[in-house]
Amino acid sequence: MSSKIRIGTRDSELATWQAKQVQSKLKEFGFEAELFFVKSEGDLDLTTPLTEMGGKGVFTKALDDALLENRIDIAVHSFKDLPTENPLPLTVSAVMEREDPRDALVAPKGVDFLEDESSKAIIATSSNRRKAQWLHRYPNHEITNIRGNVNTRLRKVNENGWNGAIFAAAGLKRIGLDNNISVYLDWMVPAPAQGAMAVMIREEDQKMLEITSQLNHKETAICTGIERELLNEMEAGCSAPVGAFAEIVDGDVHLSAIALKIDGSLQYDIEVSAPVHTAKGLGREAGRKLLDMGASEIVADLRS
Ligand SMILES: NCc1[nH]cc(CCC(=O)O)c1CC(=O)O
Repeated sequence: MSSKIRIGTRDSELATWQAKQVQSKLKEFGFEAELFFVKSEGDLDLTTPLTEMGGKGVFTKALDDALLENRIDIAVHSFKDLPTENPLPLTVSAVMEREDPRDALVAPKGVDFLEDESSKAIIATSSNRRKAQWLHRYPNHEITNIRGNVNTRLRKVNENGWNGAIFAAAGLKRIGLDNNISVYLDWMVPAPAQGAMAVMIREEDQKMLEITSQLNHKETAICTGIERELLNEMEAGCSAPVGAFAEIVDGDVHLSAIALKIDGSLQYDIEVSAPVHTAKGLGREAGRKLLDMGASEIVADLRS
């Protein structure tokens, strides 16, 4: 390569960290890259709840456009923010090794309220998946919306007097803010592909395909692929109250998934496994089963 590879990223601290991670991995393989910052609709409008913004692709469109218009060669995304259907001539050429997939609670005033059955705590999140799972476990609590990047949300939870806010542990860890975590929510099923980063390129760009496929982390790609299959099978977008997490243990893929009514009053869950070499389709199968169990009504509810 004569010129530097152009990496496009959103300009939040987390997105920048992630893009730099790709930049330094590329360097290990002998390729120089530079960062280009692209603003997205999701970043500019911080007042509209995400669930009302047309959901799909609010964070990805600006980077998609930059790729399609050949202003950048690579876009780095949090994989969980990418819609499972992509009609554009763009493709994910690598999935980077997954960081901690868990959700975590930041509770500035402490976590004693979690023990008190009758507490009317206020928890901030704008994720339907987090809201539904939280209310299922803590029906007395109230959920309030919170928008903004990780730094903004941390500031808001410290200023607003809420009992807590829910974050992806990965996001906080990456930018060195995980000291704010009060408790890891091991019981909560994460979003499909949470904690993983995706490298996106133009489909026809053979050169970038060759270069970036070296960054692919096979186990992460397999697991997140299965989680996203499930989301796709359920025809649920990233704003759906659906969680899925797959991991490989001793050669087997284990998938846990959950679908809930947004108010937490109803929950369907499933656990399935298969040997890694036959695991393709496991997510689809589990998604289908969840729909058959009754989750189809929840998803249909959301689409109408
Ligand atoms: N929806 C925003 C978003 N997209 C990716 C992350 C964190 C990093 C990750 O999950 O990979 C976050 C923040 C959060 O959920 O708290």
